[in-house]
Formats: sequence, structure tokens, C-alpha cells
Amino acid sequence: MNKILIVDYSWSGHTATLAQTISDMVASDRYQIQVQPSTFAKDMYATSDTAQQQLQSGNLPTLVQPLPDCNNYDVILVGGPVWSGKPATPIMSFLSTVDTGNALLAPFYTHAGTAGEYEATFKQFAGTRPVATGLGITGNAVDAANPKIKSWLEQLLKEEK
Ligand SMILES: Cc1cc2nc3c(=O)[nH]c(=O)nc-3n(C[C@H](O)[C@H](O)[C@H](O)COP(=O)(O)O)c2cc1C
Repeated sequence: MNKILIVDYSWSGHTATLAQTISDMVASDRYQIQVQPSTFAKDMYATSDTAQQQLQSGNLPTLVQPLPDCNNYDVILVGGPVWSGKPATPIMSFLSTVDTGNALLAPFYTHAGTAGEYEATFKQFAGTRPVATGLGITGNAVDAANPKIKSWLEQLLKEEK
């Protein structure tokens, strides 16, 4: 049986809703990424500016709570919002700092219509680690996406067996 960990970061709640939906569908543990509350503003444009600065300087945000022991898991579902066509910087922090062992990484993400280079950038940060085909959902359509989520999970876990 696959041991599954769900890791998610959400700035405004959509990805957290998707992560909760997934966790209701499969037996799994969940780790919610948090950064210092002062890291990002409540305003989208200011948050975008901060994220761009982090990318340019390479100073990705620090994750504030103890990290999970990922070596216990076969599959790690990693969820975040699309920011400027890429994973939100806390997702990059997670991929850069956490040893995920031999687990298959499976990205899921929410966006407002333009996912851009999310999965390609996710793979860059994953380096040599295995990465499955991801699941992208429009943020305001998460509630109506159950069939799509289910079929992604079924395919993912079938391949992993
Ligand atoms: C800084 C920032 C940049 C964003 N860039 C994009 C983008 O490039 N493409 C897109 O479709 N949506 C973009 N969005 C919208 C979010 O991806 C979308 O609302 C997502 O569902 C938010 O997830 P969350 O509620 O988990 O934070 C951006 C939002 C923010 C705050």
C-alpha cells in the first residue's frame, strides 16, 4: 500500500481547499507549509513583488514549523498556487530544503487561468527526484472539480503500485 503525504501551501485558501478535498479522498498525512506571517502582504501585487525579489536574490522564504520526515512516504503530493506562471516561492523552499527520499513527487496547483511553466519549474526544483504528471485546477472551480481530482489520483496511485 502506498503511504501518502500531502504537503500544501496556500496564500488565499484555494489550494488549501483542494488539499483538503484530496485528503478526504485518500488515506494520507498532511503537512501545511507556513512562512512567517510578515513575509507576504495581503495585497496580491505586493506579494508578487516580494516573490520576484525572493527569486532574484535567491532568498526563498524560510518554512517556520518543523519539517516532516518524508522518508516514511512513497508518494508526496505537493500543492501550491501559481505565482507568475511558477510555483509560489514557499513551494520552491520546500523542494529546495526538504529531503523527500525516494518518494514520487506529485504536483497539484490552483491558478486563475494561466498555469504557465508551473510543472516545468516544479521539475527543475525537484532535480533528479521523480515527478508525476500534475493536477492543475482553476482556484474558484475547486468545489466542482471532484471527478478530475479523483481520476488524477486513481491514475497516479495505479502507476505507483
Ligand atoms: C503573487 C500572485 C501571483 C499570481 N500569478 C498567477 C499566474 O501567473 N497565473 C494565474 O493563473 N494565477 C495567478 N495568481 C492567482 C492564483 O494562482 C490563484 O488565485 C490561486 O488559486 C491562489 O491559490 P491560494 O488561494 O491557494 O493562494 C497569482 C496570485 C498571486 C497572489
